[in-house]
Amino acid sequence: MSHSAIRKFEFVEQDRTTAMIFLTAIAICTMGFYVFTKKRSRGRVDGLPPGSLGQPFVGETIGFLRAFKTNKIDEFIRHRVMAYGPVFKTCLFGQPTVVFTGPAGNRFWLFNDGKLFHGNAQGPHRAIIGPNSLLDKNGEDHRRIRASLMKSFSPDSLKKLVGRMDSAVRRHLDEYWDGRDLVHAVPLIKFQTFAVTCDVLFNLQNRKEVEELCEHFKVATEGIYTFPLRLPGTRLHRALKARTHIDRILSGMITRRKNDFLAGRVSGEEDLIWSLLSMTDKEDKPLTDEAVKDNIVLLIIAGHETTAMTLALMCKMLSSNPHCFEKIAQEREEIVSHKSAGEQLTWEDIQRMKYLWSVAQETLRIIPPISGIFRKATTDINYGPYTIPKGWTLYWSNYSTVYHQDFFPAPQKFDPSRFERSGGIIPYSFLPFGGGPRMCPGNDYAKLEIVITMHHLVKRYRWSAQVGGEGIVRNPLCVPAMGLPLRLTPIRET
Ligand code: HEM
Repeated sequence: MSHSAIRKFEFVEQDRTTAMIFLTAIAICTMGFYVFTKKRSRGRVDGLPPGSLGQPFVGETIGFLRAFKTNKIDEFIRHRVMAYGPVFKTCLFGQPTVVFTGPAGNRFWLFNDGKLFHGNAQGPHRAIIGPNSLLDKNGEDHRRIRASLMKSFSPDSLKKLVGRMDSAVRRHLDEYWDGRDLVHAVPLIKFQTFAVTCDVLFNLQNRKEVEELCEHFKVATEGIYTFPLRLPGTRLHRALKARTHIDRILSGMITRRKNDFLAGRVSGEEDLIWSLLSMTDKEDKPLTDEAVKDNIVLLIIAGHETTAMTLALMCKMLSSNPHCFEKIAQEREEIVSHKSAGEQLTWEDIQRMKYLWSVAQETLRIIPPISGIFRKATTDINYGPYTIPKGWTLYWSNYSTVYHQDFFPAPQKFDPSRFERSGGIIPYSFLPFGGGPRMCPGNDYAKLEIVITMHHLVKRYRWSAQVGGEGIVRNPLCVPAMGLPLRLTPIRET
């Protein structure tokens, strides 16, 4: 899947009634699919990848969810890879599923996405993000919207954003971090990536509007990660209400932009809202306002939490690896030694932040924000000696490869230097942003935000984690279980 596929797992925090309904639904679905699978696989059993479809009623869903919630997906996959090999079958959420791991599986996935299998948007995320977003499109429709969006993420566009992002990050730190001894890094960084995205990508700076929007997005996002029950009082119900508030605010923004344009007040190439408003569909008609809103919602949801979690986990890693902190500080000194006090960062400065980016990459390896992606086979698929039947679910697992000794020696060790050695990374073994036609379009933007934020954090503070060995939970992205309380010591520059 996209960011969304993992989101359906988050039923566990629902109340007991919801959980019971969910389990019953899984049981019915699984029974149906079990019968279907048995029927389909009769006479072709040998052609299926090895593996177990698990229990008749639940498949292997419970074990998968347990592993997911406790951030042990790696173990869940590794045990099966050891037993069956890098490509194996299982049954998840009532669907017979084939799991792909390892560089060869990754390569196959990237080259065949959109050809042999495609995105399979469904469930709460479809209701909340909306049916018109990039996530819900396949083939030509997907390609068109994506090509337009990519203009805003091209190197030329990103170069223009550096100064603006630099200022937005500094403002946020001045306002929310400076003067405090103790911070909970997770909520602060989440709000930062939200506000910076609104400012830099959508030109939205009105603080009241941003805070209101952030609150509605929080509720909406919680609904994506839950069981698809729309009854009053459920998370999904609250999330859909939040989405109507989001729509009201976005409609206001869109109307203002159109009026500005008619009055000749903007060039028409200002930000992502403009890219979306000037996009056309395959009949050459402009996107509807509904489609513009769905895509803005997708970009904000897909972009801000993934980046925030990477930053928060980097803070955690740096507090337990002070030598890495020191190396970043040295690299920073070198970069700022050519600049006057307070001067904005430039695109060239970003390219010099090599060690800082290695630390970010190692963090993305140790804890990939997106642990796996679901798709649906659109045809019978031949993979080596196996045939995967049309209609089966495919799951690409990111974790098992990045924790495999053969591809990443001493995989449990936090060692950014592995990204500095030339030839240190085996092709197709490290894909935190996915690949192929659905590769994350925001990857370079995320890099920009990560290195700029960390550059300023390292300049201003030293920090130490207040909870020794704070665990990581998936919620559904990986997050320090207690919000990462950090003790800050400001750095006085001489
Ligand atoms: C550390 C940060 C991030 C990580 C690790 C990440 C990871 C990913 C991955 C693995 C995918 C592929 C999903 C698939 O194949 O279905 C993806 C898709 C996507 N990401 Fe990101 N992402 C990050 C940041 C961002 C940012 C900053 C934005 C936008 C501002 C963004 C927007 C999107 C969108 C729109 C898609 C869907 C693309 C499509 O379906 O064509 N992401 N991301």
